[in-house]
Amino acid sequence: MKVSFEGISKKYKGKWALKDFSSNLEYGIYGLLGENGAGKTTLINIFVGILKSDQGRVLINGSDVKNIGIDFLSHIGYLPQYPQFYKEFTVLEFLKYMSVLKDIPKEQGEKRAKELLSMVNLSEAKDMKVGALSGGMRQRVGIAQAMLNDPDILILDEPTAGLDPQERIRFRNLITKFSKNRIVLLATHIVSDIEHVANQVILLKKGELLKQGSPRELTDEIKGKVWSITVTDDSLEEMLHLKISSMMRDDQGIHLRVIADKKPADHAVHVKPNLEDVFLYYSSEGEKW
Ligand SMILES: Nc1ncnc2c1ncn2[C@@H]1O[C@H](COP(=O)(O)OP(=O)(O)OP(=O)(O)O)[C@@H](O)[C@H]1O
Repeated sequence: MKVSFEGISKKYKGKWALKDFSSNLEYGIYGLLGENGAGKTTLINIFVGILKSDQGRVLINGSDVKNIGIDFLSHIGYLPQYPQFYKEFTVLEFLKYMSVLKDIPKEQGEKRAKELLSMVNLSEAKDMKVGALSGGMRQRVGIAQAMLNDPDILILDEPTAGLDPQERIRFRNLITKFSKNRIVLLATHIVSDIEHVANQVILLKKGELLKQGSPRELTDEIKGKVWSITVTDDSLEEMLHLKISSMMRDDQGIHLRVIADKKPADHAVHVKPNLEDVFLYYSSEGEKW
């Protein structure tokens, strides 16, 4: 399975939401990372056919999705950023209903719905009305419905919104298992959602592809640019002009994690970059993000 985005562009009222975006996706988890307004949802909406691009095309195994037609939908699972639910349905009824819409045979749909409810830790809520669920529970119903048809390509727009830390971990494990021989495209601005699971990270900035690579490749690119500095309360003020990715106080002083091309202070020492540093490094380059 191969998905190719070829020169996708989209403008809203004269402003680029996506500009000449090209990328290839093969098997694995792809983290689509960008700050608010970077164009993640626009790209996904073009991919799933909700939105038309002004230019460019999306190919699956070399065929333009426009020519694949309805069959395309049987290959994809999709969780929108703001999923809408039928609130009067119970959780199980909703999933069964979605199975019918996805043309899944009745018995198979029910079996799969129950399996997925167990995977997203909602078996006990199966008879609850969707309208009575918490935000995080509803999000998990959305994740389950996206996986009902066992899609080759799973597209998730901000899937962890509202999930508590335990459910985030469960979710990451779920998609890692699911991603074998499939493509998972996961849009987020939360770095920790993808740092340990994404095979590839696609960094989007103001509608343009900034970088694509494995988390290791991206962190290697900023090796030597992340520093640790320990300061006192009195000297903190003079460090605040720096790009600080974290700050922690203990009885030794205040430990700053700083992103800088050059050594920011005499006593600064290198630390190993992580993906959040990468995100901040590019966002910190003023004009670049
Ligand atoms: N219907 C619309 N009309 C006008 N501008 C739009 C519309 N939809 C999106 N935009 C603009 O396009 C750009 C990209 O938006 P998009 O929603 O794709 O970003 P995003 O990366 O998904 O952001 P977020 O993380 O906040 O969801 C933004 O500048 C946004 O304001």
